[in-house]
Amino acid sequence: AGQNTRRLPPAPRGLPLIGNLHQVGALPHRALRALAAANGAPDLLRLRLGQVPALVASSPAAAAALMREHDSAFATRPYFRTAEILTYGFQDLVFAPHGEHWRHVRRLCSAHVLSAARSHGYNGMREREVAALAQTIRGQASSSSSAGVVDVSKALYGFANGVICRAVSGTGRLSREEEGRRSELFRELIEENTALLGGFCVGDFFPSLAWADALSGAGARAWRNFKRWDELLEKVVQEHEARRRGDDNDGDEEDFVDVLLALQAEKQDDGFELTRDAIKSLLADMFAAGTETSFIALEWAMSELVRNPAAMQKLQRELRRADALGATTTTTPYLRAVVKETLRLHPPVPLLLPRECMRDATVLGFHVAKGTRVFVNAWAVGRDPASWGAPDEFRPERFLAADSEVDFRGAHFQLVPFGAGRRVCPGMQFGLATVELALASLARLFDWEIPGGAAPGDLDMSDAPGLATPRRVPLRLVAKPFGW
Ligand code: HEM
Repeated sequence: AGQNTRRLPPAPRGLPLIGNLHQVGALPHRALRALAAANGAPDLLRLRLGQVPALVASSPAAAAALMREHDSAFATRPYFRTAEILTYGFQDLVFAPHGEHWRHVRRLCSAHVLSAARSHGYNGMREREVAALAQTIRGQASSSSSAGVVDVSKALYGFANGVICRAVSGTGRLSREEEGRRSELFRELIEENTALLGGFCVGDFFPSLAWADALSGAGARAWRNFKRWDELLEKVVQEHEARRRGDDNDGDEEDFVDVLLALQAEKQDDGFELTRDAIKSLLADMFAAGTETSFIALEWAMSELVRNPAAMQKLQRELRRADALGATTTTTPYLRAVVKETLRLHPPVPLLLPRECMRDATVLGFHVAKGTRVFVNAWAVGRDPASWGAPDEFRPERFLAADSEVDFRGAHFQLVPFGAGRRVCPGMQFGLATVELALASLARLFDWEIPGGAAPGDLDMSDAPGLATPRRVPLRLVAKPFGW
């Protein structure tokens, strides 16, 4: 068949020049689901974002087609200008002849680092951070200036950031004070990264107008932030090198930097050299990918539990009973179900990370051209009415039913908060362990209420705009220590 007879996915009519950009809105996951429904495109919707052809998958079938059947054709990421600067230019290599090779190595490295993380467990570190979180909450709950109201969002962000800082760069030999300063700096840099990556960059949608970003200052801002990252990461790597040389690292948990330096010391049989920039780029990745996501999952889990007191009480009973029996396990069936249900309703990265079509493909009978930017609407998929009963309701019990084996490890495409296939999140286990441990402590150690005696159903549940979607308004709750 010729070019003209190929069947293309349905597409809404766009405007000259900008195409459908104006229809994506501040909350793209919501706008895109509505747009798909309005255009008779339950599976695949075609868009034009400025000069960039795009495709949106909104159903489990479409998610499976892209991330299982055609995974290898959709395994690359599009080029973003700010991302290139923030990743030490390594994004650029994707387009160079050895791009495929570098991507492979990058995946191997993240897999290596994170599987080391799994075997080392990091549970001691996590438990210390959770204890600090509980301490923060107790302090705020008993402070008269806050009238017992705790800024839960802030406390959870600090916790998630602390866990990643410890896992990436270890506790080292820094004083508690220095450590606090460093965490604060990391936090500032991550926030700036998120703003830059989530922000609108003209050149990302109008490649021929990339010069406009130089005028708007986005490029310069990214460079400034990159330099600060580089300084900090360089210092962290140097500290680790000194420690490796000095042989005085007994008793320290191995962190991501140690794993990468060990990997660098091994001769790679494929001749690839893990350069210093590559190490720093991988570390920056871990920070960017690991902090926000775990924080957002925790924030929504607490929100849903407070909004659904029966679920909270069930969880508390289960955890407190296990605690009273002296159980040492860190997770329980209902806790796991609560986390799954939270990620179904509130995938922290609702459109996953964009992919790019590497070669022409026929997906669900539709032609998709090479170069198309692809979004999987995990948020719409998780609320698909054909797959889920009462799709908008928080019902962790649905995962406890004997016939429900649905899981998010990449085999059930109605639940894809971590993506699937070659690009699945390598930090899934790490993130889940962090979220479960913190949630278990918060539910076990405290009883929670909405300030001012508001009804649970009145809790504002709107999400903030951006690539990742935390709550729009911070979660502020009254915390009462249990059993005190
Ligand atoms: C609840 C927590 C988390 C969620 C919901 C989450 C979600 C995601 C998603 C949706 C993607 C894109 C997948 C795709 O395009 O198909 C991703 C990629 C990634 N995540 Fe996570 N993530 C979480 C925690 C973490 C943690 C803790 C780390 C590291 C410490 C991490 C490291 C990464 C990396 C390195 C990638 C890029 C993989 C690639 O491009 O090949 N994530 N994550």
